[in-house]
Amino acid sequence: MAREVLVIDDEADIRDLVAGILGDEGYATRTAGNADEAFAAIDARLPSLVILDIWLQGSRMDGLEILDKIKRAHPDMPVVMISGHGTIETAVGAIKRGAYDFIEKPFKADRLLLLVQRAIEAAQLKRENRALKARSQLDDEMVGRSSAMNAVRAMLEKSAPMGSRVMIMGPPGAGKEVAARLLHRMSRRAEGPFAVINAATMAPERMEAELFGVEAAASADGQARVGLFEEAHGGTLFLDEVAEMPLETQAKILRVLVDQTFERVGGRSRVQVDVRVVSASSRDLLSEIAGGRFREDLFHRLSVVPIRVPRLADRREDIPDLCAHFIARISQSNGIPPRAISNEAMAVMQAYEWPGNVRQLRNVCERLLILATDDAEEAISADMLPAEVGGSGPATLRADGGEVIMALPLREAREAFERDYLLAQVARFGNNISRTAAFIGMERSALHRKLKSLGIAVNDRGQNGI
Ligand SMILES: Nc1ncnc2c1ncn2[C@@H]1O[C@H](COP(=O)(O)OP(=O)(O)OP(=O)(O)O)[C@@H](O)[C@H]1O
Repeated sequence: MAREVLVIDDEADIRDLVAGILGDEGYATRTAGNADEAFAAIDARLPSLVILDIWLQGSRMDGLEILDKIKRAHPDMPVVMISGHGTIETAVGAIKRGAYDFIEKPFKADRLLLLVQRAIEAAQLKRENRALKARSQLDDEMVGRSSAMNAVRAMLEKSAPMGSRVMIMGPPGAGKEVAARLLHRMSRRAEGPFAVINAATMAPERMEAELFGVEAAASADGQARVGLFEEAHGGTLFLDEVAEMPLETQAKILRVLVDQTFERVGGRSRVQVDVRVVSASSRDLLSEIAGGRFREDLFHRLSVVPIRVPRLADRREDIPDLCAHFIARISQSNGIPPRAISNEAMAVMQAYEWPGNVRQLRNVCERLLILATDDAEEAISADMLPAEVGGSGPATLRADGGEVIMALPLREAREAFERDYLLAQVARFGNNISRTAAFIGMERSALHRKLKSLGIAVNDRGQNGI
């Protein structure tokens, strides 16, 4: 979150002094002189931290009462108390009631800055910890050096610093969220939060509360809830499977994008935020628009920069790197020894279609590593692969495909075999004829002739020496 501090003190001198010290260090600040001003400021937008005086003259609530109310509505908000003479005991009591720490008047600027920095860091760590737990399945690295993935990376690099809205399209499990996280990390908002909402897994009736938050008065348990738009202030909000959003929610999101403000559920005042919205969809949004299920105006707002993450079957050259990456991660986090994958097993994996894309590959790696009980020194062989992967090769290459071959005369059987074999090899090397030729032991030009004679058309990616 952008580091913003709310200073609540009845003395204007102290407010200005604290705000000045923090402002010099690059913090944004707002000030309030009493309880009403304080809550109005918190309602307008949640700050990163509150500095709160214990004695507040002329306020309908004192510092401790304000602390209690803040902590009830926003348990994670760090609050630093300011105590004067004779209020140290009260300040210690405030810590028991949830304050982060206190600072005694008169205070030194250094101590104030240190406390503020630590309190914000601690709150951020808490948030990150929770987010980490929630997504232990995800990792942030975007692996893959195929030309298709290099093109995706180049687009992300180019658009990251611009702050423009990006729409990431691609089939399920292809790595759209990984791409969105990389975009955030490369952007100027990298220090800010990355909030995610997945419209496919969320009940439509909960969507608005989740996105915009709920005022205490409108929530079932009387507690205000901060929405993701507010949580993502100063950072990025990732709208995953955006096509699944109900049309009413789409209309509300459009309004936020137009005026950068919104209303919480049950609220009347508008909350102002600075959020970069990145969205993703595995559906074809143009046909969703044609079918009246997705707003065209929202599409144009969200898709300023469209980026397509290709399916794994279109970048099979990435499979060895991805496997090595997953095996290293999975063995590390489960405390099991890593294993190599034999050439033969890798060839089968590279010939497979991977309908579940990278997510499915990751699951297969996990299964291979956890279920393989044999000698860890031994490479994973093709017969250890799950049936759906191992049994999917070209029919003529499978043991059970033998019957088809056996019904053919030798010349046709050989052709059928050659076609299947070469199709699988060419796909495996990402349509790179030079690398395919080197692997199968043929001259490049001879392989070209062979493919032509078998009627296989290949868009050779290796012609430019790639
Ligand atoms: N290029 C990659 N490098 C490393 N891991 C990846 C890559 N692409 C995807 N993954 C991993 O595969 C899994 C699925 O990726 P991710 O959630 O980004 O896909 P998605 O396209 O957003 O899926 P969905 O459409 O289902 O939301 C995650 O565990 C992710 O870490």
